[in-house]
Amino acid sequence: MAPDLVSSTTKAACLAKRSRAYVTFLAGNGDYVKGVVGLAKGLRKAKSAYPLVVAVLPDVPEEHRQILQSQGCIVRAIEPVYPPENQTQFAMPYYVINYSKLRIWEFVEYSKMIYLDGDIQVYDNIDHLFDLPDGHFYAVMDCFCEKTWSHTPQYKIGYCQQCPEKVKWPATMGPPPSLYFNAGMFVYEPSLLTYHDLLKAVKATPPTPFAEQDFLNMFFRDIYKPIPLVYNLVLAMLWRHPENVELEKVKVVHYCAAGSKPWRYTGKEENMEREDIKMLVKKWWDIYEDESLDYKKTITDGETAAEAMNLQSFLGVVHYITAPSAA
Ligand SMILES: O=c1ccn([C@@H]2O[C@H](COP(=O)(O)OP(=O)(O)O)[C@@H](O)[C@H]2O)c(=O)[nH]1
Ligand SMILES: OC[C@H]1O[C@H](O[C@@H]2[C@@H](O)[C@H](O)[C@@H](O)[C@H](O)[C@@H]2O)[C@H](O)[C@@H](O)[C@H]1O
Ligand SMILES: [Mn+2]
Repeated sequence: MAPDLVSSTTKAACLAKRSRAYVTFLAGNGDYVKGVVGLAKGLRKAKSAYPLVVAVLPDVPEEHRQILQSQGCIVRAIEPVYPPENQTQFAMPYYVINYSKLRIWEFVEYSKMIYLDGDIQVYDNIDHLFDLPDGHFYAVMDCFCEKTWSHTPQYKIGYCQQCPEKVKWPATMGPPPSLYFNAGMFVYEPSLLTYHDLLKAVKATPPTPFAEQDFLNMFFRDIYKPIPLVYNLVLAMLWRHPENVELEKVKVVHYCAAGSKPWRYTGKEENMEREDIKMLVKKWWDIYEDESLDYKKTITDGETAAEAMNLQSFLGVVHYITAPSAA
């Protein structure tokens, strides 16, 4: 019987350390995997203390999963979640797959997680968000001014929660809409109870243009707490509400505006020729191409290769361990 190389205190420490993680979502065999690799390297550059879990749908090829594991990600397979059949027109046809994000509530080996879209980059350490009080859903408020919102009453009257005094919500239209968050980034607590309530509710909720984002806003409306936009700069804010943005203080950038995905950037779409957009796209590429940010499993001081292998396999994350130098 091989000696138990990992002491119970190490195991306890690992279990305790594993209670928090970042999580993102990957679907398809296309180029979003580049977004997730960029995110993994960005979190490393920001010296985050927690791992990045990637929830992958069945259509993510093995090769992409290997790439993510070689970048230190914890790859978790999930099954799709489909909304009820409906004739709804999603703001983007592919939004239908985004309901699968709901599977991350099942990751109860973690007590607190920060969800980040694959088209997000973290430029400063945001680990302190894990210390926000439990029992709430934290996310950044969205903006209603882009054409993607033209189906809504607020767009039609020019109302936006980012500047509620500019065009006031008319009392004749009832109470103003509840505060609405962008679902590209949020702080939440995985829970099987919440997970089952979410899946039950999604089956009974007709889909709407912003798919799971609308659904999550409805589901968490009573416990939603806005956090500052430095934690999720929706790029449209730069031209819709520049007065609300201090770009030098922004910690997290969300490349969600049409044409802004850095790995597909051509500069041709509206607003994409802006100097700040070009700077942010370059900033993303500088991290993506920085080989010093690639994941390297090194043997920590005093740890033997066997211990490291055993510890890694215990953590359920097998990395390619560089052999200790002969010297
Ligand atoms: O083909 C796709 C489309 C979306 N996504 C994932 O779903 C998230 C939400 O989609 P997207 O960011 O494109 O929506 P947006 O924020 O631009 O509205 C992405 O960030 C990815 O994590 C994916 O993996 N593959
Ligand atoms: O499936 C619905 C998506 O809805 C959101 O994207 C939208 C939203 O932010 C709009 O306000 C913007 O106008 C638009 O550009 C942007 O794509 C989330 O970022 C994404 O994660 C996902 O939930
Ligand atoms: Mn996004």
